[in-house]
Amino acid sequence: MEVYVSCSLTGGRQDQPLVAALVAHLEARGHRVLTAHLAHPEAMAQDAGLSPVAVFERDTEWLRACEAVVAEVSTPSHGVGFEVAYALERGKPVLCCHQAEVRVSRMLTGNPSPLATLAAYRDAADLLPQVDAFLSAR
Ligand SMILES: O=c1[nH]c(=O)n([C@H]2C[C@H](O)[C@@H](COP(=O)(O)O)O2)cc1CO
Repeated sequence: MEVYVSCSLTGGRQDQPLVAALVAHLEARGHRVLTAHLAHPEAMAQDAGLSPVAVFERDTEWLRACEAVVAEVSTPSHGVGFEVAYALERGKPVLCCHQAEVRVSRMLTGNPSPLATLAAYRDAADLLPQVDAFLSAR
């Protein structure tokens, strides 16, 4: 599947090791991750040469092209919240993953859309089977 992985950049990159494990896992299972660059610790620096409009146009094109979104939502992020809403409005299934102990916005936990799924996890070993189950159900 073509998968759009979404994660916080501007507000903090503490989830980057988990995102790297997620992207590696998805690619090993034969999925194409459109946002694979987000796995890199220097993802923001890599995009620094692009204008804000270019980032917006590239990412919204990928969101329209993808078959599913896997969003890491433990760290609050304007961009991730926007991407989740943009994808849901276009009929894409979205999995919002968060560390079990963090508090997540009620604008995500309260979303009644049948396309929106939440996954609480302890670590990558706990999360990855949940991601596999989410994608296989599509
Ligand atoms: O340079 C960037 N490149 C980029 O692709 N994004 C996208 C991908 C991420 O899923 C999301 C992160 O948004 P934010 O920077 O507000 O945390 O936005 C965000 C930025 C910086 O805002």
